[in-house]
Amino acid sequence: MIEVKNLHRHFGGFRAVDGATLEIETGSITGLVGPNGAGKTTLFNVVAGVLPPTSGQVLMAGEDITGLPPHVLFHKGLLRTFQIAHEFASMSCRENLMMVPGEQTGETLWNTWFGRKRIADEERALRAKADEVLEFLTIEHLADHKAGQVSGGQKKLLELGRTMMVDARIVFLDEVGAGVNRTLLNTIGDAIIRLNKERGYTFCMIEHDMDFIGRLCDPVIVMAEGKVLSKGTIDEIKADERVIEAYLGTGLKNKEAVG
Ligand SMILES: Nc1ncnc2c1ncn2[C@@H]1O[C@H](COP(=O)(O)OP(=O)(O)OP(=O)(O)O)[C@@H](O)[C@H]1O
Repeated sequence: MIEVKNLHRHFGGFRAVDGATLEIETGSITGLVGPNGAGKTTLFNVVAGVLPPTSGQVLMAGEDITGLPPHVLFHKGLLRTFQIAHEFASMSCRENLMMVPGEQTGETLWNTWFGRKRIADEERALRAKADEVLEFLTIEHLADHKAGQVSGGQKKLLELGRTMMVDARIVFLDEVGAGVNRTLLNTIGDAIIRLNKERGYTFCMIEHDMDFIGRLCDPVIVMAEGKVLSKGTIDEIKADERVIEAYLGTGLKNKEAVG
């Protein structure tokens, strides 16, 4: 379980995260929603070690992980997906997966000279693992395509795939559904559900698409103005007056009206 306790992250005098307290249960797919500027991404960045907090605490299975850098959290199994970096765009999808840092022998000069056979074995295993991940995500046909040339939705799948190359326990997803067509969105949703059910991944995901959230997430946490406003099932939060009020003008009420 991840526990966020009275977390603050200020930018100058501005309180982007202003005393947020929440829990992400192990084994859940927890949704994080809220109007624009509510502080969701900032909270993610603090939990994932990308930004230091102003104050407050983050615990993982009872261990204080506040402010630990991303690579340390990575080895504890806490990951957030990142867009495929520009410099990896010209590598193939398979190579992008194989690049995810692990305990590769080939990384030191000593091993380069003296462990050729071991490196070859590891490379084969890594390649097999990457192919297995591509197959799981139903994009095995893209193995040799350049990562920079696949569609936006396929890139999102690849980002998800990178978390499968290591032993992820909890994965933070920031708007995996943004700008993705319905068919691919369903594929991404299926992959998330299968990773959760079959491989025990815990997810916490920021998402604006309420249908997508409703299909995947329980519970859903609502943030507004840097704080947690409400938590419940999708139906509970949709019926919560405080949530409707926070979204007024752009949010749930309008979405319900049109959709
Ligand atoms: N580095 C920064 N410096 C100054 N202000 C920032 C910085 N990062 C975020 N903010 C401000 O903090 C507030 C919260 O932003 P954040 O991106 O966390 O919200 P969000 O809930 O993820 O919004 P959205 O749904 O629009 O992505 C915003 O008003 C934003 O302008």
